[in-house]
Amino acid sequence: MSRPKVYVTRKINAEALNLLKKDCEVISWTESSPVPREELLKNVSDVDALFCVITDKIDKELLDKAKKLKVLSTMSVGYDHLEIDEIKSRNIKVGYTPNILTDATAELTVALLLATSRRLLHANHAARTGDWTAWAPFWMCGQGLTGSTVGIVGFGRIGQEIGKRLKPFKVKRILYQNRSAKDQQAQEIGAERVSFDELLKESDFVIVTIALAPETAKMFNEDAFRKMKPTSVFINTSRGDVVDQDALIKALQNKTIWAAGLDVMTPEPLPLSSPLFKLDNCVILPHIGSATTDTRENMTLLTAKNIIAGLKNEKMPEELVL
Ligand SMILES: O=C(O)C(=O)CO
Repeated sequence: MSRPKVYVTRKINAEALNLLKKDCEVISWTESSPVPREELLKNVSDVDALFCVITDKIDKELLDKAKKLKVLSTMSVGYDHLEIDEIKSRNIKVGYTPNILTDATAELTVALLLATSRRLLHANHAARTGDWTAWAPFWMCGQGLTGSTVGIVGFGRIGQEIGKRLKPFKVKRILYQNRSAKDQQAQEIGAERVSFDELLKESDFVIVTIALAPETAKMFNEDAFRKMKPTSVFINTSRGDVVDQDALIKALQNKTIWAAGLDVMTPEPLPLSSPLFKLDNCVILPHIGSATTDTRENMTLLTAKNIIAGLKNEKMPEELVL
């Protein structure tokens, strides 16, 4: 009997590739750069399963070509690059990688918050370029966490882990906004559920971990930034499209808010001509939330295991059920 065919859209580690090869015929894009769209469309026509990443748009055009596709497995927890309705209408099973990247992403969010609030990159640049002339009482001062109010928008696994990590920094209050109440988890962390408006008004640090969906797109707009404190720090490690980026640029230029730390933006990579790169009060990272070697290895392995189980009609380790 012929082995099922899998297309892998990126160069991945040998361990995950070999796992797939035990049961499947594997064809892979061999570069770390994204597979060109035309190449992807050409390759999906006869595959049973697809191993994809967040930069591969899985839409109607692709699905119409992938007539034999039974299993789709994304190496990500986010799935806004997948047209879920089109996928479900074709009865294609979907795997994803929640949980295993929670710690790495929470850790990076805290690192980005501290880098932004204590101006680490700006200060490092000053030290390297001769702007550091002498110690001065109010030079390079930032915003501290001690006694502050932290607001977390999206209190899922990642939001909760960020809350736990920030508690030892002696924050006074942790507020959260979430579609549903997370009473038990909130109690453990000492977090309070508040409205979006209250969170914006009260927080010294606003941290975004909410998933991108039609109802969350551009939820951080001019109105939202106007409600925030002029001393507030805005941190986004979810998806760039939850922010109206032009409104954020204005808020940073006009000092409506104090600073922003972004691991995600629109588009990615952010063009070098973006005004965000010209702002001293904005720290930009190239979408590295889950980027620890262990985490990324675990993500490729889980993506492969989802495919194997899905093709065998066994329970997938992490099926995306919507
Ligand atoms: O998993 C995701 O959704 C990412 O953004 C990359 O880890």
